[in-house]
Amino acid sequence: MQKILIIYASETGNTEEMAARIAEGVQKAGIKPAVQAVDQISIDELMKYDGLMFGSYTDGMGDLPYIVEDLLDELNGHDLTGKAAMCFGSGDSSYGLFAAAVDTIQESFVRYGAEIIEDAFKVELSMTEEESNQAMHIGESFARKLMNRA
Ligand SMILES: Cc1cc2nc3c(=O)[nH]c(=O)nc-3n(C[C@H](O)[C@H](O)[C@H](O)COP(=O)(O)O)c2cc1C
Repeated sequence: MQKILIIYASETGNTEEMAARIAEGVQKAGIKPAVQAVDQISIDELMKYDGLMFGSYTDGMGDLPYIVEDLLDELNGHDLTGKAAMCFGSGDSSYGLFAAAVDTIQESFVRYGAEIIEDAFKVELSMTEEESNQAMHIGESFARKLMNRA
């Protein structure tokens, strides 16, 4: 059975909600995902999963939250070849670089060897009802693609 980890960094809950909805979709496909805040996960633990779904809000001026930056620095040097990934997050377009952290995380995952099997998913602040349904579909689709790969 393929193992999926949904990791998220969320200050005010928007990205956490996305993670929860994506998790529902994964579960619908028949896989029970692990859902963890970024500060609750070690690299050794993360490396045990086949599918990584990484969510983050964007901080500063299009920046990664420090806690995500630390995790990605720690991941540097680990080979993610063979792992499937997708990235998501909430942002606020009034800041200019809308949800740029999502792109930065995805670039890092690609650099470390992971395969992006689902497009990045960004929302403005909290999900609309439509986006909430989309999040669930993304979780389900990711899990099905991962199972078909095995
Ligand atoms: C100090 C600060 C800087 C921010 N910078 C950006 C930014 O550059 N780009 C962006 O899209 N959102 C930016 N945001 C907005 C957050 O990413 C947004 O509020 C998001 O919904 C928070 O997600 P969360 O509820 O998961 O913490 C910033 C927020 C704060 C407080």
